[in-house]
Order: sequence, then C-alpha cells, then structure tokens
Amino acid sequence: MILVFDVGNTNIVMGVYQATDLLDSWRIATDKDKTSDEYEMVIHQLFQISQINIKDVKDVIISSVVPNIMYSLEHAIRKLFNLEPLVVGPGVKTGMNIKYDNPKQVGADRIVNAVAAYDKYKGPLIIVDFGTATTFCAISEKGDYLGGTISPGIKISSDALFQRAAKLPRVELVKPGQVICKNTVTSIQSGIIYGYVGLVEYIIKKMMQELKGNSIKVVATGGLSTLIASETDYIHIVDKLLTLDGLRIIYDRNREDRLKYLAEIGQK
Ligand SMILES: Nc1ncnc2c1ncn2[C@@H]1O[C@H](COP(=O)(O)OP(=O)(O)O)[C@@H](O)[C@H]1O
Ligand SMILES: CC(C)(COP(=O)(O)O)[C@@H](O)C(=O)NCCC(=O)O
Ligand SMILES: [K+]
Repeated sequence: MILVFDVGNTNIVMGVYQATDLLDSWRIATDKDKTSDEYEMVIHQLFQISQINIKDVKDVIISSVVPNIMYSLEHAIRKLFNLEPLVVGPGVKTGMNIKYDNPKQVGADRIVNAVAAYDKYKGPLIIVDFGTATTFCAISEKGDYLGGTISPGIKISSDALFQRAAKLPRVELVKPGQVICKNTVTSIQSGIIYGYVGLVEYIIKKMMQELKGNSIKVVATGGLSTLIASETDYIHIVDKLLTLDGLRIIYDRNREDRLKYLAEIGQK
C-alpha cells in the first residue's frame, strides 16, 4: 500500500493505493499555518475514519507546488510512517521529456498530470487543470511535455472581483442558465463562468493549431473541471483522479530505487 499527496495551493489531496486500486482519497485545505503535529493528527484521523491501518502504508510520494508547507508536512510524514517521502522533483524518474526552457520551473502537478494523461489516454493531448490557477499543458504524440499556459483560476478571479469592487458580492460558482442576466449575482456568475468557457475554448483552439496533429484529446481535471466541461464540447474527458494516478505511476517508475532505500532504513 502506498500513500500519495498532491499539494495544491488550495487543497491537499491524498490517496491510498493498493497496487493500481485507489482504496480511498481525502481532501484537506492547504494551510501554511498548520504545524507538523496538526498535519500528523489530521492524517491519523483520516486513516482511522477509513479504517485503514497506518502500518500498511509502505511508502509515500508527494507532488507539491507549495514549498512553504513542505517542512511541516514532511515532518508529519516522517513521524507517522517512519520514512523520508519521495518528492517529485529533480532526480525522480518521470519518464517524460520536459521541453520547458528550464524543466525545473514547471509545476510538479503539471508534470504528474502529464505523465498520467499520456499513460491513460496517449498523445497528442491537451490537459486542463482547474485548480487555484488554471493550467493548460500540451503533450506531443510521442509523449514530450511541450509547455502550455497559466491563467488565474475561476475561484480566485471571482474573489478578486468581490474584493476590489465595493458593490459586488461573493457569489456561488453555478451557471445562471442564460448569459443575459438581470441581477448582480447572476450577472457575475454569467461573466465568470461563460467568460471562462470562452477562455478555455480559445486556448484549446490555439493550442490545437500549434500542435497541428489529428485527434488531439483534451482531458480536464481539478476542483472546478465538471462545471466548465458541462458547458463545452472542447473538453473530451473529465478525470478527477489524474494527479493521484500520476503519482502512483511515477512511484512505480521509481519503485526499485525506493525498495533499496526502504531496505536500507529497515536495516538501521
Ligand atoms: N469537489 C469539489 N467541488 C467543487 N469545487 C471544488 C472541489 N474541490 C475543489 N473545489 C474548488 O476548486 C478550486 C480549485 O481546487 P483544487 O483543484 O483543489 O485546487 P489546487 O489544486 O490549486 O489546490 C478551489 O476554489 C476549490 O474550492
Ligand atoms: C501553475 C500552478 C500555480 C498551478 O497550481 P495549482 O493551481 O494546482 O495550485 C503550479 O503548477 C506552479 O506553481 N507552477 C510553477 C510555474 C510553472 O508551471 O511554470
Ligand atoms: K492541482
């Protein structure tokens, strides 16, 4: 059994895998103020609620785009599982060729998504992750990570409006049904959601032109993927488990090195 962590700017998503089966998954808020003891307590409680034995976890892999919570989280993991987690980054085999100017600069979550999507759906591909930011990533037919775009996420875009315009309220992110709206709340919902659909369709269209390939699949993931995918034909697949599955796949690609490491710490 392995435990995977996807640390995003809004949420930490955890999953427990037995071979390729996801036994359970949990979502907690990313909180830079939580101490290692607090993370330890929350993780411990989640295992108890799901009736999974902590001792059955043989290894841990993390992908993070939030450096400043790693100290607390890794410390909690060391205490709970008695091992040093594998952190996706330089030195970890992903099996993917990263064609970014500086490959170290790409968010680990984007690489993990790309590994999963290429493994599950093959290339050429466009991956859209509706997280705190919305990222688009292009993957070639032979599986190279080509790069992409980063836009402000749906939730933070609407929050910015609420924070900066005195008369505008915070709204629930639901579709108002029509684009011409007759009150403030639905007008904001319309502008944010239908406006966002426009952003998504235009970026996908431009990416498809640059990719030039045929039958390019578009896969969406992240908290708000269903909301946008339900409004456009440009998104072909919604896969909420993309990042967790990617972590499981990357773990497998590093399994031999990890088994050596685990044998070493076992001998201590
Ligand atoms: N299951 C869900 N249903 C609806 N909205 C969600 C869900 N999970 C997350 N969200 C919202 O989607 C946005 C992005 O979340 P998430 O994908 O977890 O971001 P990140 O990966 O950046 O932490 C957040 O505003 C969050 O509140
Ligand atoms: C773009 C991101 C902020 C997305 O993070 P998320 O919305 O999943 O929290 C993250 O992937 C990141 O910090 N990337 C580094 C910059 C880059 O990918 O070029
Ligand atoms: K994410």
